[in-house]
Amino acid sequence: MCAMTTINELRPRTSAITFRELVRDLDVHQWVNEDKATCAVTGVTVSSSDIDAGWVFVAIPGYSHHGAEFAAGALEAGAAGVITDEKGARILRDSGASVPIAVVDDPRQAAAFVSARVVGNPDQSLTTAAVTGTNGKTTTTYLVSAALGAIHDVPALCGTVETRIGDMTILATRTTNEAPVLHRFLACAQQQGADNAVIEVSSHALSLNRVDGIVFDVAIFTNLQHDHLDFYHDMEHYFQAKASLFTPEHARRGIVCVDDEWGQRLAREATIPITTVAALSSQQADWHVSDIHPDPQTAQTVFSLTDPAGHTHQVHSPVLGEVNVQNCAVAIAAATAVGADPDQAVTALERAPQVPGRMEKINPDCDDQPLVIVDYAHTPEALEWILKDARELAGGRVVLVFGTDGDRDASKRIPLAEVAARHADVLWVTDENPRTEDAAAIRAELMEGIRNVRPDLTNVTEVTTCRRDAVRCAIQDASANDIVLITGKGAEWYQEIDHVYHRYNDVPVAREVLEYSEPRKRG
Ligand SMILES: CC(=O)N[C@H]1[C@@H](OP(=O)(O)OP(=O)(O)OC[C@H]2O[C@@H](n3ccc(=O)[nH]c3=O)[C@H](O)[C@@H]2O)O[C@H](CO)[C@@H](O)[C@@H]1O[C@H](C)C(=O)N[C@@H](C)C(=O)N[C@H](CCC(=O)O)C(=O)O
Ligand SMILES: Nc1ncnc2c1ncn2[C@@H]1O[C@H](COP(=O)(O)OP(=O)(O)OP(=O)(O)O)[C@@H](O)[C@H]1O
Repeated sequence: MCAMTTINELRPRTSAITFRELVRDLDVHQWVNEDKATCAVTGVTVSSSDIDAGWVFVAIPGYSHHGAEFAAGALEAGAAGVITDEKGARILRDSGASVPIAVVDDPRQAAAFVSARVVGNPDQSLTTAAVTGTNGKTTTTYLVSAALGAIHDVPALCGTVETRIGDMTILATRTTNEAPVLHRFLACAQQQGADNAVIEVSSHALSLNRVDGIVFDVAIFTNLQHDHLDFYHDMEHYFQAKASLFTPEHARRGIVCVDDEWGQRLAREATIPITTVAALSSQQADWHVSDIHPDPQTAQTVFSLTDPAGHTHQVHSPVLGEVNVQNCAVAIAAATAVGADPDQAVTALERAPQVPGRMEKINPDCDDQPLVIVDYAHTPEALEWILKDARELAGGRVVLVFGTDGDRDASKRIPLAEVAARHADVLWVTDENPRTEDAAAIRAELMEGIRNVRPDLTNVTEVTTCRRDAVRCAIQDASANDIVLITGKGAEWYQEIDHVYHRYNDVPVAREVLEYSEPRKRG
């Protein structure tokens, strides 16, 4: 298992079932080659490039292609049968396929249910949690996993950064994988002895049936903000996608943060039992947070959390920053909802390992260097939150290394730069993933935003060489009581330039610069 590079490569042990048994509960309204439906099946996929002999290929009508166009490749690789819709069946019939073909109305949905069945519905023997929301999904996934340590020994999780089963980790490429891949992950988790699985669930996953066939023990909602409107067109459709997780088909109970109006609405409209959490607002809720403050001694955010029984717990957040109070509070409530004692959930959460690239302190115990933090903030709102948090903790200046992505929402560039100029003392402007855009032109837009707030560009440097240089200059220029924030890339392991993924990660770069920097006095 250790040599695996993607989650697609996970292969749980399965017992063969017949194709007919596999599709037993589907509404199959037409068959092709039904006499072959007794063939043995050991897996399911929706992708011709991720298939083993003996698996069933589900040919999905996609946004750009029909999966049936790729069936020839799947059959060549040994596909035992195909599930598709009428259009797919026509394409396959024309190609003279001789395997059994079951025709259904909605192959995406069918894919999820047969994927669960072929691996024996592993979700039923694990404690499962799903985390959704615009911001905080990844962080909360790690925090729920940690809080479940109060009742479980072996965790599994799956999200934007990585897939983990016990000590095994695989870098992720997506937030929520296709249904067959997710069910294989759950089966491997079960077979490797995991007690629970926490899964990050994107709105796309909900809309495209990727988590169908799993009834999560608990579903968690963090917040809803403007995002993904290219896919949903308006906030109402985006909200409805998220809300679909909070129905009996997908979850037994929900934990909903009611800090924003969408959470309040979700708590009212959900069709499963809901426990509410108010973290950064004074909304009425079952769990509520008070007295949030930074502890400069430990560079931690500390807060009080009152549970539904009225007991108040002191929590030292393992992830710095006010927004993470929201993430911690819902995580503790979620662990409690599936059986943990609240005190033990708090203790377990406080021991959470560092969440990769989320307010990650590179040198937490260092007195003679600036504290260096890597964070994934890449929106103006997220950047403003973390700059304010840094301000509360910094004995000296707040130093920021930042850039912004190419080929992505360019309308945020000026506001992002304005926030940076307003809330940081020293700015180092660099590149993120320019992709196919001209990196200098992206920086020029950021400089324009900075100039709107700081026309004289005091303490602003545009680094025209590379991101590594920006990180080096920022750390070497800072005093021991400054805080250096490096934002935008978080745990990303690459820098994408003109279709080429160059291996790059802010964390080891910052660590190396610190290692070779002279100790310095507090300024
Ligand atoms: C917009 C969107 O989500 N698209 C998804 C959609 O693609 P599609 O309908 O266009 O598929 P298609 O390319 O037309 O192909 C149709 C079928 O042929 C199959 N195929 C295709 C090519 C081939 O060689 N062989 C083959 O079998 C495909 O696997 C697919 O089943 O259905 C495919 C199969 O179900 C998904 O893989 C694909 O996700 C793509 C990869 C994607 O990048 N999605 C992003 C937007 C996404 O889901 N992101 C969220 C995170 C969002 C966030 O930031 O929060 C995520 O969960 O990762
Ligand atoms: N609860 C929250 N509310 C607002 N912002 C948050 C919250 N939690 C984290 N953030 C900010 O958003 C950034 C991304 O956090 P995280 O990766 O946990 O969220 P996500 O929902 O997984 O994001 P993405 O979908 O972009 O991967 C963090 O680095 C932080 O700056």
